[in-house]
Amino acid sequence: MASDDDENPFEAYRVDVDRPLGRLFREYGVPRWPWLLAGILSNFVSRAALLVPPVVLGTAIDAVFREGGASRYNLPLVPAGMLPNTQVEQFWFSVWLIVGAFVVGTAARWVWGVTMNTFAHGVMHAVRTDTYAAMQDLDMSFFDDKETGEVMSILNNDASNLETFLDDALSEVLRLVVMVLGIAGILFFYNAQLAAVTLVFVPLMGAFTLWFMRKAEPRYARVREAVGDLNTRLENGLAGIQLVKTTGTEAHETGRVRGASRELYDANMSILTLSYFYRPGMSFLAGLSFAATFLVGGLWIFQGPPGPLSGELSVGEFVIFVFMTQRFVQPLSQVSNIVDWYENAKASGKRVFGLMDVPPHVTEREDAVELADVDGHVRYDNVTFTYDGADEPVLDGVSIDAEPGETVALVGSTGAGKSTTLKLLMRLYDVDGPRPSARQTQSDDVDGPRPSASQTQSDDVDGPRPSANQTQSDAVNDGAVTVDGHDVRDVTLASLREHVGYVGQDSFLFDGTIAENVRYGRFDADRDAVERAARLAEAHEFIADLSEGYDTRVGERGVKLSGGQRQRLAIARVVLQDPPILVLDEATSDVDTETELRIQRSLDDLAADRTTFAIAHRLSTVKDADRIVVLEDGQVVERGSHDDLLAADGRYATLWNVQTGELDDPDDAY
Ligand SMILES: Nc1ncnc2c1ncn2[C@@H]1O[C@H](COP(=O)(O)OP(=O)(O)OP(=O)(O)O)[C@@H](O)[C@H]1O
Repeated sequence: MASDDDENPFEAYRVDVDRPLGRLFREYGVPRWPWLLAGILSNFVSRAALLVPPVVLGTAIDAVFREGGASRYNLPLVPAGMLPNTQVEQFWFSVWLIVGAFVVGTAARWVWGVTMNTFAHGVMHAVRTDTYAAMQDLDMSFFDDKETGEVMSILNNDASNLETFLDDALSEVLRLVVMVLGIAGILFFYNAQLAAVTLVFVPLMGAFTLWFMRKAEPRYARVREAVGDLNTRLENGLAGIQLVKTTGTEAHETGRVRGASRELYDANMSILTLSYFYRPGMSFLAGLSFAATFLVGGLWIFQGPPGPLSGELSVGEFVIFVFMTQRFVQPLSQVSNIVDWYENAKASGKRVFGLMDVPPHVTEREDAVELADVDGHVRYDNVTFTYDGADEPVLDGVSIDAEPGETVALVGSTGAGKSTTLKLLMRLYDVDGPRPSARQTQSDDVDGPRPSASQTQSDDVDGPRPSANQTQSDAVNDGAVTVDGHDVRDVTLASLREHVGYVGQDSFLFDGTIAENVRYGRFDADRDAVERAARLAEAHEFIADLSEGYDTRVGERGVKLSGGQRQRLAIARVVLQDPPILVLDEATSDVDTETELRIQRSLDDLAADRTTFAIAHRLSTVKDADRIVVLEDGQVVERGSHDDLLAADGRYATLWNVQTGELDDPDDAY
């Protein structure tokens, strides 16, 4: 089954969303109340205007078109003193009333369209924007769970369901209320007994509708889930199209989409199966109401009041009943559509607010300070970190101290935790353990002098640290990453990330021009600055060779460029950012050896006066780092300079010997 609630990280928040449509009105409708009020009033007027002609016609039949009937000219809501007395006057009065009703109705219809559309689209604009902003604040762990298709479906399909509800359903509900109440009032005004016959079916229709809503509600939720799952599947298939093609798994993927689509089909059919009873059932009841009115009213005219009924019914009143019942039947048959829109919107509202309600864990504290004038002293103090849902920590008591301007290389086998370590610096995730108060974090600065770099890392300089345990004894704080003594959880996210430049393994580019991508984040940089950055990143040459140079579009995710070209643009972007701290996560993994050497040269220049963390599998690119930290299974197993680590003949020496070809099999080292 496509919907698996246990795996859906939004589900927990979704079920807690109480009365989503009420919340939609409270939070987004109330601030736009003038539009809503004008919409409701104009809708009311335009619908009420439609009731005027049949009433006038029925009255005219009894009064104007019948000899001696002038005294019967009697209209609801119009004071008797205002009514004309002669039949000619009454005729013209009727004509003007009908024309006036059409003119007013048309004008009100126009106002209603403008105001309700402005209201509905204004609300949806705000909801979409807020949902997107909330989505951006979600923790990385949400995106790790590959919920992008689900999020897209919330932003697109669910938002447009709410729009339909506000635009169409609201108008229909108003129409229903005006018509049912207005018509019921008019019918009772003319003949309460016949009105009772006409309206006796309304409670039946109401009960039938309640039955349908109760049955349909869970099925609508299932449809919304299935739409989300199908979108996720489609999005995944498109994003991975290259893998699909190269592995020849088109049939497999089509099968998976078929499965998700089938679930949507089944979910839709489960509602339609109910609708097959509900819609015709409503039409039938509405038809019965009309037939009963016609039958009882007709008999009344022919042979006097049937059965227990009593009193008089004129032909004009009968005409009013026939016309009115028809006008009344039509909105009633729309109830099924309203219910459809309502249930859909309710399910979508839960999904939209469910997303908005997910509390991000990586948040700014209220008294977060701006990180400014950064020297670039970065410390990891006994950091432990566990990914959401994982049993074991991926980092266990990691301590690293990088002095301003130093280059620290992280090496170790794949999965050792190198990238994770650096993600904690940018707060893509937060370290395990309680968040210390701002005062606590700084306590080492306040209570006593912070151990100097030479104290903390003295053994790094002198020789490789023999064990990770010893490293941990140096830790000042428990589980914190600090920049210039500030716990990263105590500073504003924007100021932190502004001071850290990141080039990752996946050099993402937005669809746009080369210049726009280099400028991303430094939007005010001029063309000269962009070009200078590109030159430094060894990217200028290939850009100049492109047909439109810096104005060449890179395609979605930069597909029109090679991996190495994308990586160089990512480096150029960081050059332009000019941050005091650099994070290079295999920044040159996608380029050939010659380009790598050239980029390495420019990265070395870039890193010269900045604190730099570099992850590289090719150890030759990091052997000149000020210090090299070797991670294995989430723990620091060695640290020191290249020469120290070689001399220590430990893990690093083995990796180095394998890479330089001195050792064929890493297992030989043990
Ligand atoms: N988003 C994630 N959610 C859960 N586990 C993750 C996530 N990212 C990484 N891991 C796990 O954490 C461990 C460390 O991953 P990390 O990417 O930090 O290693 P690495 O040393 O950078 O590896 P590589 O050299 O291959 O890039 C791995 O076991 C990985 O499976």
